[in-house]
Amino acid sequence: MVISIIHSARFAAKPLLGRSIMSASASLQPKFDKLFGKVDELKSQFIDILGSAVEIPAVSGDESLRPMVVKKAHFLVEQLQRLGFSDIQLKHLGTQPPPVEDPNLQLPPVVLSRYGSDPKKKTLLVYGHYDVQPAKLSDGWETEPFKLHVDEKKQLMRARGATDDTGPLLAWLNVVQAHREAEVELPVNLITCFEGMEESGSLGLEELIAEEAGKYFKDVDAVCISDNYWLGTKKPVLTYGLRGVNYYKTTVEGPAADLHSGIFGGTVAEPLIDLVQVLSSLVDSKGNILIDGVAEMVAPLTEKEEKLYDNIDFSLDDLNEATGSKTSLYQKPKDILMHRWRYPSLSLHGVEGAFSGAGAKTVIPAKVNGKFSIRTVPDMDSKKLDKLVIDHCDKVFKKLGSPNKCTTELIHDGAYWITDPHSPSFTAAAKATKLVYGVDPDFTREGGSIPITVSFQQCLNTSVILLPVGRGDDGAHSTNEKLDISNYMNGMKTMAAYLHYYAESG
Ligand SMILES: NCC(=O)N[C@@H](Cc1c[nH]cn1)C(=O)O
Ligand SMILES: [Zn+2]
Ligand SMILES: [Zn+2]
Repeated sequence: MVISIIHSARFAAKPLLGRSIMSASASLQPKFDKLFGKVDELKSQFIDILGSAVEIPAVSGDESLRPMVVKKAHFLVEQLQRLGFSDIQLKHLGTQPPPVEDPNLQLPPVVLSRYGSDPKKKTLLVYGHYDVQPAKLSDGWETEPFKLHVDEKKQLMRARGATDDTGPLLAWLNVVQAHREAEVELPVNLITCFEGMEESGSLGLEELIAEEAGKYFKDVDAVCISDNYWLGTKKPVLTYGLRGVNYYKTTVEGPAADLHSGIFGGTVAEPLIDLVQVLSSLVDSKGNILIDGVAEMVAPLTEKEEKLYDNIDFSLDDLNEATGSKTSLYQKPKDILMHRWRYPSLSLHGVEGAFSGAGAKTVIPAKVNGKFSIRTVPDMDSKKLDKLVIDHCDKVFKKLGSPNKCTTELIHDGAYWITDPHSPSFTAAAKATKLVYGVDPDFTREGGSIPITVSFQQCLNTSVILLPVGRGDDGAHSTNEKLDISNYMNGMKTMAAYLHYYAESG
């Protein structure tokens, strides 16, 4: 079912506030003066709107919170209506495919909308995701994760979703608000595509993009995604590559119910003991993936590619600062970056069904699910990787000679992506970054994944750029996720300038 809402309310004009930007091209400078002044003027409103958004615990990976994900989609619809977007549609994607607890679980809707449809203007699609990773105060957060905490001293905003990706998503809407209130015409037609399943594999979105390629997305000239981060804490970057991700679940089950370890310990085959053996056979403590055939799929490093790592502003200290530790497996910045960007990695995420609370419960869990993922890189084939992983787990388990049952399955996957950073969109974003931050951005790849990036590029036959807002130490997916207020504000100014430079480009 598709809900369509059309709204055309306009804001009253407010007094203009300008500041001089000497390096902007002559015709754009007055517009940037007005826009940047307006962004500064609306600062507290922009912080408040982020506060309202992060209060909705839109955790896509938690089935019980699916109504909250849907609530956040409706929150966005209200914001889009408030800002005068048109053709607002909630696209429903149907039932979530297995593995899933509730076979009738509905996927959260994709929020589509337009701002302007002038055939003389270029059309830019901005993508963001409104779902978030799970977060609990007891994980080690200093403040409630679903309540925005503004730290005046550190000038940052802490909450789940602050940087990934609620803050950057709202920044696009704020940019439209700034244009409206500064009475500066938006130089491009804007289309929004906001999804609620990014943190869970973007299920259903690829099909929607393919379906809408010749319809809602017909006129899209370029796609811009603000869902990644600077490498460090000081220098802005533009990103032209991502790793992919294949996420797996290995289930070991045996006894019909959890057992008392005093009564049954030593007499039954314990699922968790088997699972630990299987998981520990996947990767060693140096990060080497131990699955036969994986290393052979990785594209060899060329001299040309190696040179790209030479001038990136990144140090071991940046990594240590971001992790709050000295646990790096590599000392040279180049090795760190290569293992983040161009080599695969395998991470163990957790065990569902195992005892993990406080105290000393003496249980033998009856059924446990080990969760792990592999970040994929050129030229790894996702399906071939699945077979290697599943065969490996089956082989290791068989060797244990256990009477338990072990199955490994893919939960979701998303492709890696790499593009040429010389499109007009990258040039416009580089100019905008230089204007706002006064430095040329570094061109980077990213170790994380945004599964839908490749689908946009292929289905819409357009260039895609990643224009990050937050910093490398924002703690995305971690405890105490934050977004520096300066990044939020300068991020909006960069987005605004990017729209104007992109509109002017050939
Ligand atoms: N900001 C992008 C991001 O965090 N992407 C996720 C995507 C994902 C895939 N499976 C679970 N999450 C990432 O982990 O890279
Ligand atoms: Zn994200
Ligand atoms: Zn994320």
